[in-house]
Amino acid sequence: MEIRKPIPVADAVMHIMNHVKKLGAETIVLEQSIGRVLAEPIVARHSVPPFNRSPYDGFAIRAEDSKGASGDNRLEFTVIGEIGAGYVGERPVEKKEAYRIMTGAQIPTGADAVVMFEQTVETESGFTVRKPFETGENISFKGEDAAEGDVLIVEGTLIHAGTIALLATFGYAEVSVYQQPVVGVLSTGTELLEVTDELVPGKIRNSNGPMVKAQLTRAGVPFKEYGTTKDDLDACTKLVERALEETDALITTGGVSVGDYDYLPTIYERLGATVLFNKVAMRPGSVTTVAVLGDKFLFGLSGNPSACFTGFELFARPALLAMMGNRAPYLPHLKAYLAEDFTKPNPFTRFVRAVWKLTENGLAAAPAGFNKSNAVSSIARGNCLIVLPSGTRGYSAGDEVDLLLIGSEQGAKDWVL
Ligand SMILES: Nc1nc2c(c(=O)[nH]1)N[C@H]1C(S)=C(S)[C@@H](COP(=O)(O)OP(=O)(O)OC[C@H]3O[C@@H](n4cnc5c(N)ncnc54)[C@H](O)[C@@H]3O)O[C@H]1N2
Ligand code: MOO
Ligand SMILES: [Mg+2]
Repeated sequence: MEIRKPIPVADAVMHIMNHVKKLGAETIVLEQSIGRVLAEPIVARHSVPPFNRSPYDGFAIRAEDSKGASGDNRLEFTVIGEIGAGYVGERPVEKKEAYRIMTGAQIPTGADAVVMFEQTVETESGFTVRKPFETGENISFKGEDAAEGDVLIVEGTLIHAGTIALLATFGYAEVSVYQQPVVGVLSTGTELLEVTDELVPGKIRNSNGPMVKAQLTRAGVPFKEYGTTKDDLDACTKLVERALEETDALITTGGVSVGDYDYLPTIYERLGATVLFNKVAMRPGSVTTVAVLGDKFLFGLSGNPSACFTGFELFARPALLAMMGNRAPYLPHLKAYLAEDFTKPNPFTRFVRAVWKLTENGLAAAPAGFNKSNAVSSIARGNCLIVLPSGTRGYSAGDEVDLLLIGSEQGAKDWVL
């Protein structure tokens, strides 16, 4: 039997990332751009705000007219009209005059300060103030948010709800984004039943397929469904061949270890694919195998649910995001303290499904229960991975550990572990 040589997790990640080819750009309508990656920077096409405007409901005045105002010396202004948001003043504000003005409305010519309603007492022809106002007081200035020509968001950034607001602000009805890879998902295993099937002896329901598809969806990557296949070498080879013709990457689950029915290694050989690695010094997911055929990726994720989940997040996700041009394809990395002892030795780097929580002592992380490679409950409970480096043991509550966040829309530019 072949003895596989485990490589460090960081090396495995780098082997994959070195093979990534960024896809081309395409132009799509703004409404469909959520979750895509900008193939152009967002440049301020005009100033924001585009004009000086009022941040309050109140009165637009000339600051100099309020000079000397006090509780004992209230100064009066005459209101010459009203400006609601969307309107402009008809004429300049002259001495001791004011426009009634609403939040968001353009400051009329001549005026250079805004008095909030709450700071006034109404009179028959206007209002009085009891304090002087400075030039520029309560004015939201043209360009204070963004100046025309500024590069506000760089190319390679994920478009999220806030990005959509910025694009809309500048009239980007269409936006240039990177194309998305099409990713096939195939679950292998003679033991696999459909979600709708009743359990029968020896069989289990396919949970990896639905999980991986959900992980892809969460990462903003479309998938093509190849269902499940029995552990049959010829049938499985044909399916993988077809899937590779139709996709940019194929994610398989199961069949990558050294068992009699673990056929993926043979299939890679038959296809003439180059195996980048077939053993990683990590747990779970040590058997994760990644191969390439031309520009196409074959992610051979483990059949064990926790290993499959982890393999996707660590290896498939950054590769697919980088194909989509995302400059921050890695899971965000934080430091936290362990909420409980973790005494097991870690011969390989261990990724513990865990739950993070902010406490008065800072960010805490606790293992999310039954944490073996074949665990499914802890992936449901967890919202992060605690990373315990290989060669360590005997962690105590309070020890500082590395944490990788799961499900975060924002990513990290570098792999830091
Ligand atoms: N002699 C050795 N045996 C094993 C080794 C080893 O190094 N030497 N590695 C172990 C490790 S670690 C893992 S992880 C597993 C990996 O196995 P495979 O990736 O080949 O996956 P399978 O054998 O197909 O299945 C493993 C396990 O997962 C269940 N499974 C498979 N697919 C699904 C699915 N879609 N949904 C839910 N559960 C699934 C399957 O029933 C098995 O229980 O190998 C160890 N063995
Ligand atoms: O590859 Mo297995 O998940 O290490 O436990
Ligand atoms: Mg196996």
